[in-house]
Amino acid sequence: MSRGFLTVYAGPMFAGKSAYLIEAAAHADNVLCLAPAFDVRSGQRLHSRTGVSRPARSIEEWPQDARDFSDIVIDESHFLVSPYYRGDVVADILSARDGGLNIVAGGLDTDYHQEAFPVMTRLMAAADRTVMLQARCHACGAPARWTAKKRETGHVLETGDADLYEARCDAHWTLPE
Ligand SMILES: Nc1ncnc2c1ncn2[C@@H]1O[C@H](COP(=O)(O)OP(=O)(O)O)[C@@H](O)[C@H]1O
Ligand SMILES: Cc1cn([C@H]2C[C@H](O)[C@@H](COP(=O)(O)O)O2)c(=O)[nH]c1=O
Repeated sequence: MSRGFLTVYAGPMFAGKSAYLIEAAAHADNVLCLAPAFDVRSGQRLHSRTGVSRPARSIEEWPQDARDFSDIVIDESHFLVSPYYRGDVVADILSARDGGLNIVAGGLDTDYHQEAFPVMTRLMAAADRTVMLQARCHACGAPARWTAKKRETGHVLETGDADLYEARCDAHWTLPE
């Protein structure tokens, strides 16, 4: 069996990562979509703010039946870390790719402190193709590569939408008050 292909979509919130993942899933023949169990809001679906969505399996570990599929699409990969994920998802993904699966993974490259999510850094380094996306700054509309948090809650991993987070450009990114 030939090696598969790993594509990573990374960037801040609101950048269109989920939209690209759902489009990739729509073009695959035999696809399994995965979403971290940590994100209980997702309700076993991949969701994009563009309005499109797709059923997904909620996971806390690599699926045992992954080899029954030709393609795997994973959203919110930055959530796939201990204690919310058992094992090393990067190793699991690379092993699956070496076994012939095509994998498309999305996630935030950085948190609201502008610090890297290590799992995404490792995935991007190992990817056959990395697509860095940008949003529009909620303050000025310029290209935005950062996510800002509106108020400090003390949690680096915390689900939320525009109620808690905004996309921000270099000039308008700030730490929460
Ligand atoms: N600040 C913003 N910048 C860009 N798109 C935005 C913004 N706020 C809302 N959107 C909408 O969100 C869509 C992308 O949403 P989504 O696929 O959920 O992105 P991501 O998965 O990267 O968070 C855009 O196509 C646009 O319709
Ligand atoms: C910046 C940042 C975000 N999160 C959370 C918030 C959302 O639930 C997801 C990102 O979703 P999206 O599809 O990319 O819009 O991640 C977080 O936990 N920590 C952060 O620093």
